[in-house]
Order: sequence, then C-alpha cells, then structure tokens
Amino acid sequence: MAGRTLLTRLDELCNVDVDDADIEFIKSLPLKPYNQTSNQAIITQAITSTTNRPILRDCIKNYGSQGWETVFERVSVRICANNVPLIMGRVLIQTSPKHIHDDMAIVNQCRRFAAAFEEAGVPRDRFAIKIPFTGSGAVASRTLNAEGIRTLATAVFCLEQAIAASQSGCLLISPYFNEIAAHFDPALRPNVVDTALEHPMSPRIIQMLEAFKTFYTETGEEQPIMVIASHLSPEEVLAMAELGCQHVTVSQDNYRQLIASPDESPATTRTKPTHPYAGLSTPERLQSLAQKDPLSGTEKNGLAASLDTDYVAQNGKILDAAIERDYVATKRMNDAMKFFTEWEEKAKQIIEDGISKLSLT
Ligand SMILES: O=C(CO)[C@@H](O)[C@H](O)[C@H](O)[C@H](O)COP(=O)(O)O
Repeated sequence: MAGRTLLTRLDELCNVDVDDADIEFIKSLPLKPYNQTSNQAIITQAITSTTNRPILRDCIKNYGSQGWETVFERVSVRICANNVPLIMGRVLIQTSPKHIHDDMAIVNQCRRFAAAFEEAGVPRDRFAIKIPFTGSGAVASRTLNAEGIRTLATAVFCLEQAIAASQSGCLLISPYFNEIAAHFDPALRPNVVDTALEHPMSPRIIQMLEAFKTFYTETGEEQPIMVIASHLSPEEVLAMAELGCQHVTVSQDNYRQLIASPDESPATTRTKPTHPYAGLSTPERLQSLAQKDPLSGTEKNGLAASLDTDYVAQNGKILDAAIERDYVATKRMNDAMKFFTEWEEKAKQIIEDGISKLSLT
C-alpha cells in the first residue's frame, strides 16, 4: 500500500507514545501519540525553545521568589499541560534524581506536581508521575497510587524492580532497553541482527511481561503497563511489539527515522493487544529467553527474583538490596541518575539566571 512507513506498521502493532515534550514536534506527527513521556533532559530542552519562552518567563515571575525548583516544577507541568489536547492518554513528568533515596521527598514532590496539574485544569486521569525505581521510589509509589496520583516506575533494569512496581500499584513501567551510556558510546551498543531474540535486555523484558501475566491471571488485578524507553534504532522500537508490549515510547530521532522508512515487509498479521496481559503469550521462538539472563555476571543469578517476595517491604530495603546485588542494574541506575542530575543542574542555571535578570529590572 502506497505511503506505508515503519511508523504505520508500529501503530498497527502497539500504542505509540512520544518520549518528548516539544509541542511543535508532537503537532507535526502523522499520528496522535497515546502518552507523552519526559524526563529532566527533555523538559530542560523544551524550556529553552522559543515556543516555551513565555511560559518560562511567566513561571519565573510568579514563582521565582520560591526558588528555582518551584519554577522548574511549575514550568514542567505547564509545558506538559499544553500537550494534553495533542495526545490520547497521559502526560508524564519525572521526580528529581536528588530524591531517589527519600520516599517522603518523592511523595511531597508528586503532591506538588498533582496540585499544579489541577491548577492547570488537567484531571488526574490525564497525567502520571515518573519515579526512578529505587526502594524509596517503590515505597512512595505505593502511597501515591493509593491516593489516586498514578505513577510510572522508570529507570527499571531488573525483574525485582518490575515485581515491586506491581506491588506498589504503578500504572505504568518503563524498563530502559539500552543503558543511557550506550547513547553516547557506540562500543556499548549491542551488535545483534535479530533484536527480539538476541538483544541482551530481551530476556529480562520477557521475564517481566510473564511475571505481570502471572500476577494478572492469579489476582485479576491490573498490572503496570509496559512503556519501554531508550531505544537506539527503529528496529529496536519495532521489536517491542514482538516481545509483547502493548505500548512503546519513541524518541524524536526514532520517530523521524520510522516516518522516513517505507514499510517493505509483508502486511501485519496481528493487531495491537486490547489488554496488556489478558491475551499475552510469548512467541514460540522467544520462549527460551525466560530461562536466560545474559546481563547477569557470575556475581548474581539474574533469574533469582521471586514473585512471592514483597520487595517494597522494610521501607524499600529489600528492593535496594536486590538492585545492589545486580551489577548491571546498579551501574545503569547510577548512570541514569547522573545524566538526569546534569540536566537538572542546567535547568537550575537557566532559571536562576532568569530570576537574577528579573530582580534587576
Ligand atoms: O523513561 C522514559 C519514559 O517513561 C523515558 O523518558 C526515559 O527517561 C528516556 O527514554 C531515557 O532516559 C533515555 O533517553 P534518551 O537518551 O533516549 O533521550
């Protein structure tokens, strides 16, 4: 069929989210994304765009006296609130990497985000908050989801984090398919031909999906919806559908490549799942991945996670210990938090410069 692109194909297989907050980019897309995800890097880039300059100026004027963090929170909410009419589901913003080991600081920041969304006229079913998933992140998520502020478990690298996301009632979950460092260092990019079968993160994704399927079947309770992030190519994005994910979040760069690539494969024989787990079954050719963990070194059996352990217990200590035992999860979490801290520092500088200029006028 003329005009079919890889994005057309992806849209037939998965709910497609946008991992960007740039309103002009979202408006330019040939489809209406489902959710809009973001993080400190995405928001800081958005606040420096010409379109959002008036929002930044306004927030500095109204909240500058309360310090840069209040301005950053308010500006993030305003930028995402403007995207609500352009998407079908929820806009998402992320809590500060500073708070990852302080559950009450996470809860308080989320409550401030929720109040700001309410003021901006965004109802609770049109936003969610992304929480880096440490033990404290899981404890905070349990409190927040119980009070109706829905959360997404982000920076997820191991099965124990996924089990804890289910146990704390998260609405969504974002495992990173690649580590952040791989975006900057080509040597860290997996060199595979068959992404779904050979990528070293695929087994962990299959194990997370199967855990959610088991929980859903046994309890009938909704499980966190997979919104995998951090892909290095359109092929990786498309592989999420084969792994069995109902959603995927796609960066600007991957959207551009999906749109520019004609779909030359035979027509799709599947449709997107109407429920994330009810009809889920791992394709036969991927079933062996449930028993493998190429990311785990000799120091840890990567298949040691237990569906019966309460990882949120002891104020999140059980989950933190599981992450610490897993070299890959620990390194990737640390790298991700360093990356978000650097972007948050950039935002702080921009906002503090704006506050100083305003006090001079
Ligand atoms: O976790 C989510 C979506 O929920 C993403 O926003 C996630 O933070 C990003 O995809 C990763 O940090 C990677 O960012 P990038 O290097 O692909 O821009």
